[in-house]
Amino acid sequence: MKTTSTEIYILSGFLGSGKTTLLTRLLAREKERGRKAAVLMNELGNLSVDSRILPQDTPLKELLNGCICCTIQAQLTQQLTSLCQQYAPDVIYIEATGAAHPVEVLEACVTPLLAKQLKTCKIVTTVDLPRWRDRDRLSIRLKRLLEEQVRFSDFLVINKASEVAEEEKAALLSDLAQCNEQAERVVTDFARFDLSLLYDQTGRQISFRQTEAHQQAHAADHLHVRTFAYTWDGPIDRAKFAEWLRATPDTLYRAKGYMRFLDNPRQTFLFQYAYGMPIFTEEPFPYPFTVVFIGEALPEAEWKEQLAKL
Ligand SMILES: Nc1nc2c(ncn2[C@@H]2O[C@H](COP(=O)(O)OP(=O)(O)OP(=O)(O)O)[C@@H](O)[C@H]2O)c(=O)[nH]1
Repeated sequence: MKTTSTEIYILSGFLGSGKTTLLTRLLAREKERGRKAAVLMNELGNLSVDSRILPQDTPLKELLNGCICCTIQAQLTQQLTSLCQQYAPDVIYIEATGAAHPVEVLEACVTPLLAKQLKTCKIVTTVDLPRWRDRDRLSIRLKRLLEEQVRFSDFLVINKASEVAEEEKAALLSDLAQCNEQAERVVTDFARFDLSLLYDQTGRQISFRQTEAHQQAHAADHLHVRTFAYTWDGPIDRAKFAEWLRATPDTLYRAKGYMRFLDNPRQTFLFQYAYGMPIFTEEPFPYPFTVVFIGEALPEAEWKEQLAKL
């Protein structure tokens, strides 16, 4: 195993808050700096959309179909160790699912197997500012998770800032500062900020707040976030889908996947949906038309029937 040190950055933040957007920028910067970066991704559901968005040459390990929690912490540690052994990276970015507690991820990094070679381990949290404003609409458990993702962060990327009215912003920012006075904070859109700020700060030593971390690790236990995937055989009606999406409840937190529409049947689209905002981007690869839905108490059977009729 490599003897020089590796930095770890845990990208935490609620579903759809901008972790992958930030990660893409960070990887581009690492390339410029000539550092070797590796990525460990954990997605809810068995379809990894985010990993396809990353540069092809990035050493990558994925943990699909589960949230980082007690049951897969051991796998995460194993994947981290194996990334270090195989690639000896200067830096590892861990993108946790938006339903993960950052401390649980941190715990998985605090392993004797890696202790000697880890230089720093920092939690970077992306905050979806409109979602933060409206967090009372979430279930109690998810609201608490959102607050703990902020509270346990070393660096807060306050994202989607333009989506919030200027007059509301000051109060929200002060709210965030109160929730975590120590973290560095940047206010931005699409994670466009001076990335050197992230590395300039002294990172958390690996044992930092470990005891506290341990006590908090189960705070997000028994979240009811569930996921299901739906695959269409072919193109569907765009307007009907938009209408269907508009009628979905607030408890659909996130959806992503690939789709085609009858009005342009040869073009595959990457579909992203976070907090009421659908985004479609043209996708050059004809991936299967599968979309993953993530939320609480989603009526899976009923929705599958409706989706089949679009
Ligand atoms: N309007 C707006 N959209 C954004 C911003 N940042 C990211 N997005 C969009 O929000 C969606 C979710 O962004 P991602 O970066 O995939 O979020 P994520 O946190 O990785 O999502 P999960 O991994 O599913 O939890 C994408 O469609 C992004 O393009 C922003 O600052 N403003």
